[in-house]
Amino acid sequence: MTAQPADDLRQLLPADMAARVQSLRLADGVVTLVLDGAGLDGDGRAALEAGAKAVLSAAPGVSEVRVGIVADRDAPPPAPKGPLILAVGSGKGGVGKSTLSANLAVALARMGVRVGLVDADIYGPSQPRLLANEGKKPAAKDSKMFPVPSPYGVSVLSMGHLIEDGRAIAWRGPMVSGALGQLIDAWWGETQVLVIDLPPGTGDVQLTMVQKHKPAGAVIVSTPQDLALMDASRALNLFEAAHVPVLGLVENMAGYVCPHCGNLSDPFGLGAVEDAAKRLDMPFLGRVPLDMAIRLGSDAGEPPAAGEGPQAEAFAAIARKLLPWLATQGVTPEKG
Ligand SMILES: Nc1ncnc2c1ncn2[C@@H]1O[C@H](COP(=O)(O)OP(=O)(O)OP(=O)(O)O)[C@@H](O)[C@H]1O
Repeated sequence: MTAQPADDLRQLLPADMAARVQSLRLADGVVTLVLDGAGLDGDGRAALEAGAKAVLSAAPGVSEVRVGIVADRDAPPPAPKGPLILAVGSGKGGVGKSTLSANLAVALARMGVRVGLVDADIYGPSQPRLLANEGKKPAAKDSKMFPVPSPYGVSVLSMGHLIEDGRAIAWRGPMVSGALGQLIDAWWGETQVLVIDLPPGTGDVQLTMVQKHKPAGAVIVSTPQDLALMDASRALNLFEAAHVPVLGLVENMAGYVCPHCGNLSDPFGLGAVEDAAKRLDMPFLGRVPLDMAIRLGSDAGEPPAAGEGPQAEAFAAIARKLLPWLATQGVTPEKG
C-alpha cells in the first residue's frame, strides 16, 4: 500500500466537508486535518469530525486521523486578556521540555520581561523542583489561585503545588483540562508572558489544550535522534492544527560537554535539529548541549539560566531570538 499525498486525501472528502478544510497534512501515516466549524453546534461539529475520520482513516497508508475544528471564522476575535501565552512542546517525553521551559522563563525574566510559568505536565510536574519552590502551596482569592513566587523572578503554578509529594495522578481528559484551566486562569497580575510547559506528546489532550488556551506562539524542543525528530514534526502538526504559530525548534542534548576537560563531543549527532528545522521550513532557535552541569543544577533547583557561563548563555541566546517576536506582540523587556 502506498501513502497518499494530502491533496489526494482531500479529494476523498464529500464536497460539503472539503469546503470546510482549512489545512490537511499527512506525515508518517498521521493525518492532521483542520476544519472550519462555522455555523455548526456541538452535535454538528461532532458529526463533522466523525465523518471526516471515517473517510480518511479508510484511505491506504493512513494509520491515524486527528481532527481539529476551529471556531467560527466570521466571529469577532475574543478581546485579549491576561498574559501572552508561549507554549513549549515536544513530540515525546524526556527530551528536556521542562528544563527548557524553566530556563527560558528565567532567561526572559533576566532580560526584564515579566514572566510566569504554568506546568501543564499534570502527570509528571517538575517545575516546583526546577524553580526551587517545591512544597509551597498557592494562596487563593475568589476561587482563583495566586502563582507561587520562585527565587528567580518567575512565578509558577503547577499541579506539583497542589498534590501530595509523589502521588501519581490518574485523571481523565476532562479533569486534566479543568485543572489546567485553573492554573492558567489564575491571578497572573502584571505578568506579560506565560510560558506553558505542555505535557509530552501530541495526543488529544494536548490538542484540546492548545485549542482551548490558544497560545500566541509555540517553541518545539527535540533531541537530535531521528525518532525524536519524527515526534517533533508531529508536535508541529499539532500546533498547526490548532493554528498556533510555531516560533522555531530548539535542539537539546546536542553534543556532550565533558565534565573533566570541557570538550564537546557528539553522541547523538550535532546539527540534526537545525537540519530538520530547515526541512520543515521553521526557524532554528538554538542548541543546548548535553551537560552534566545542566542536570545537576536542575535537580538542585538552581536553573542554569540564572547563573553565569556557557550554560546560561545557551538559554539566553534562545530567549534573545524570541524578543523580536515578543515585540510584535506588544511585549518589550523593561531592561536593555
Ligand atoms: N541539556 C541537558 N544536559 C543534561 N541534562 C539534561 C539536559 N536537558 C535535560 N536534561 C535532563 O534530562 C532529564 C529530562 O529532562 P526534562 O524533565 O526537562 O525533560 P522533559 O522533556 O520535560 O521530560 P518529561 O516529558 O518526562 O517531563 C532531566 O533529568 C534533566 O535534568
